[in-house]
Amino acid sequence: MEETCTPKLILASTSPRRRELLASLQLPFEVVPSHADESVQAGWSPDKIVETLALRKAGAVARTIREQHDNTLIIGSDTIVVLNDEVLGKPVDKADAARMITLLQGRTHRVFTGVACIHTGTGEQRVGFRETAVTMKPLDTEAIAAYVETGEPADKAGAYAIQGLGATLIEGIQGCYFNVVGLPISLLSDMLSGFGIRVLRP
Ligand SMILES: Cc1cn([C@H]2C[C@H](O)[C@@H](COP(=O)(O)OP(=O)(O)OP(=O)(O)O)O2)c(=O)[nH]c1=O
Repeated sequence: MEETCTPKLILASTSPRRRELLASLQLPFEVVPSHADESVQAGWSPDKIVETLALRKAGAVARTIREQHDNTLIIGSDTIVVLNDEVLGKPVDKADAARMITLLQGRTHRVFTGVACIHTGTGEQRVGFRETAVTMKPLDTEAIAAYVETGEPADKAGAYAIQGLGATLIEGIQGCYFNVVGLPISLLSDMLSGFGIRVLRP
């Protein structure tokens, strides 16, 4: 019987953006924050980094709830910004945020988000990533300082939020917008359908 039931969904995340994006699929879900180790090895490619961390985040929650929930799908995700070969995570402080925006201004960088789904009952896991190219306008130091002072960069990879005031810094993007915000919902909906969860039902 268990196999035929639609799995319950858990988002393994502390990110309010991810919660909002998952809610846009109009499926019921719960949120369980994941406290996974986010260290990576030197030399890993951006896609390897985001896929590995997405799996770790989902895996950490799967281990804690497996005994209570045997038909549950855990979703984990990780986003990084990559300029040439430099990986930019979240800034540690305002000076670091200003350093990141100074690097990104006037250039095109890539945003990678990995998504992982783990089924607690079968142990089946799927993982994938999307990549979006983002071009930032040229910015002077005053504009950068003013943006950093808004506080918006604090918890964002690359120190900007395309969904917020950071939109004013962006010239254009190529690829999935939702990938930049932290959860590529088109990729996720394809992954969910592999587990029998259909977003659009006939
Ligand atoms: C580039 C960019 C990133 N971000 C966010 C998405 C992610 O929340 C964050 C990258 O950090 P992550 O480590 O991917 O995620 P997180 O720590 O916020 O949440 P989780 O608990 O799921 O690990 O940057 C934006 O909100 N807007 C943007 O434009």
